[in-house]
Amino acid sequence: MSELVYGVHAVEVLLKRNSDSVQRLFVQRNRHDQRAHKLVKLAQSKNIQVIQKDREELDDMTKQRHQGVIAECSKLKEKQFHEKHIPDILDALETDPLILILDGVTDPHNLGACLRSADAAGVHIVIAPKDNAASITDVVRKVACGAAESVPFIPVTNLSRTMKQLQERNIWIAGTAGEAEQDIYQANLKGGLAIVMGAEGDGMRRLTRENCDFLIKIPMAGEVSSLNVSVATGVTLFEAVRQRQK
Ligand SMILES: C[S@@+](CC[C@H](N)C(=O)[O-])C[C@H]1O[C@@H](n2cnc3c(N)ncnc32)[C@H](O)[C@@H]1O
Repeated sequence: MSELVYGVHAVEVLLKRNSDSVQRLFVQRNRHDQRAHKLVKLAQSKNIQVIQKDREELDDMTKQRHQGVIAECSKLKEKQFHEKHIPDILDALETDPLILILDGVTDPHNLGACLRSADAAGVHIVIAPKDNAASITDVVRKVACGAAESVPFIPVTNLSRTMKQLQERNIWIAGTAGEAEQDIYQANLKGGLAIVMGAEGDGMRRLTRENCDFLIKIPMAGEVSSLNVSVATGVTLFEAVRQRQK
């Protein structure tokens, strides 16, 4: 069964990093801007069929904002990863692992935004529970702007077990919670690290929280008690990146 990836940026990343999965590229007829032209050239260089369609025909293919480009693909990269691949991915790394764990993020826009930030921060794996959490959909791909294809996203059946397996590999697990005592600027976020983000409503589940090695918070100066999970993900990841560069 084929799937659609749409939007200029998401399609460009797909063509660059995962072109084997692209079967056809649909572009809006009479779209003469540079970026669309670049995508057509890129697709043609990889022998991917390019089909011109009217705007209305593209609108019929997806209700999402496609920006005049839709790629039809099979077998996207995130589908190739399974939890049994986690050790192989970690073994292949030449730097300390940086992992993002999303404990029950359910909103596809939040998942897409977390993946986008994870890609930008150089996260090696994003892990999420298989059940009661958002998975990769067309909306997630669009919001992630290509990161759904670039960062391995691995749903796991038993998150506690996976966390223990990471700890056995000397990866520290930092849970995030607004009421943590230590803030992200005081905490040591260097070395092998997995950062856990909680669900939109309830935060981390009790067992997940208990399995963390330590908890960290982003200091909040105003009246609001918490940040959106994708914003908190970006802030925390980039503090870890900053510390690792020192
Ligand atoms: C909207 S918040 C959940 C709020 C929830 N009522 C709670 O008590 O955790 C979703 C997630 O974003 C992260 N988050 C939001 N604000 C944060 C903060 N100030 N410090 C650390 N993490 C935060 C945490 O991972 C949290 O579980």
